[in-house]
Amino acid sequence: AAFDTMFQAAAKTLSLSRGASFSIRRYCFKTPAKLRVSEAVSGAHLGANVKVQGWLRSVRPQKANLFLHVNDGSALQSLQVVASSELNDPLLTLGSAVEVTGTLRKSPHQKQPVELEADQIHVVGDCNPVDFPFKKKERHSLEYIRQFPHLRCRTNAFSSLLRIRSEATTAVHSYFKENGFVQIHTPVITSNDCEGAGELFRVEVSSSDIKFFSVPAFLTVSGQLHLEVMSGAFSRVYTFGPTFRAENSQSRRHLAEFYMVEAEVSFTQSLEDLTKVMEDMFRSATEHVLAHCAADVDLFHKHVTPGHRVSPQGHLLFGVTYSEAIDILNHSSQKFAFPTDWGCDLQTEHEKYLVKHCGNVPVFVTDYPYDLKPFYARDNQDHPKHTAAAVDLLVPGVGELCGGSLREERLDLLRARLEETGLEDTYSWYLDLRRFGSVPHGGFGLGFERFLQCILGVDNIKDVIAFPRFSHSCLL
Ligand SMILES: NC(=O)C[C@H](N)C(=O)O
Repeated sequence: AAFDTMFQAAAKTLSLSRGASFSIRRYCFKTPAKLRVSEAVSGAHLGANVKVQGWLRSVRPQKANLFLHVNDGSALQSLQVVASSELNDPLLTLGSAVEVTGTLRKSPHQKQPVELEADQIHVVGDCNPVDFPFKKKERHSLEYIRQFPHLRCRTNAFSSLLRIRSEATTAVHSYFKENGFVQIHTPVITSNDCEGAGELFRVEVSSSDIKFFSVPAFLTVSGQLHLEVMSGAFSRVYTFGPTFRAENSQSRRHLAEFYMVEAEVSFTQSLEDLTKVMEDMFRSATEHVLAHCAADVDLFHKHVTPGHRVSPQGHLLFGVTYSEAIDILNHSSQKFAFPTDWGCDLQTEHEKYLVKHCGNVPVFVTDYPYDLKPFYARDNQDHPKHTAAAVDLLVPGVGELCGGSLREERLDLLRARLEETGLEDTYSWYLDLRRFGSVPHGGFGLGFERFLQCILGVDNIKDVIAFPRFSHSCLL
């Protein structure tokens, strides 16, 4: 209290004399340092008097002692708390929020070398164990915890997944930063539909008679066209944000709202310039995640039966042209539900077969029929099989992970194609890009959730996103 009075007085004087605001920091002797669980378990604070806050992952009374595990999401590990049974409280149950003060000590247990010897345990928020959907010592399946989108982050498996996802986000940004890309925030609301990229959600004001934008507006299905604008000034750009497709599908691979990583590169010489970026990014992000999240990845794999996990090491990415792919399909003994004639779009069953055929590794399929691709895809001008410089990256277990193309940079060819489809007026601004300093360029989009599915071997896309949105489901 005496110190306090002194500080108050000093602060007052200083702020008056300097005319500046002054904040007082109270120094109290013996105030325990507040630590995150990750710091506490690191071993760097042995002997320190600390305070840790979190949620109980286990409660185990044993003879004269009480053992608790506190987790605050900062790490996979929980901090073991050892207390005398006098500190036990009926409100200390699985899931309750607590604040524990005590001293960090070396623990005799190899598995958790640090434990907190508690002086005080305060229940911040109790948790009724009867209603709480997760039970002691039970390993709940991903399907089970999916029913509780507001609570599943409290489980080991899903909190690991979300930490991995967060690190994978960092990995993607790091890759682009290290390779000289500028990040662009492409708009979420847009008037373009990126021609055939997917079914659109329309944006309207809820009092329906107001036409807010005067033109039809949609949630973005792809930031590609906006990135193309920017690649004409920055050469290498990317965007990484929410993307929306109104696919009426409940499949394991589709979401109505997903995150897409899109990049656009100027001054390309061939499709290989693009596949190189796709491959580099894929490898670098995968390596980064496996290096930084090893413990979380291991834990997560106790909960999924890794089907087709992709490891970045020693993998050759296979490359086949669309025409070669069609040959492979036509020579297979497997019966497909969809046709495999040249000119047909590749369906999931075809993609899966191709990946298997190439030895269960990621496969690039290039040079698709020109007529299958949107107006912006670059014409290979090859005859008689007319193809476009477009590419898909197919991966084990997931199928299409990434799609891209060289863009038609030649004004006359692009204009002719837009005229054919009656889109010349809509895309007059896009034609301008070819009139004012046009350069060969190309880009791609990678589905971030599919990337996570692929590197973690997760079967259902709903298990790699915090709040999945899909047809007939928009919980929370
Ligand atoms: N940026 C891209 O190339 C992605 C492409 N527009 C797609 O939606 O698949």
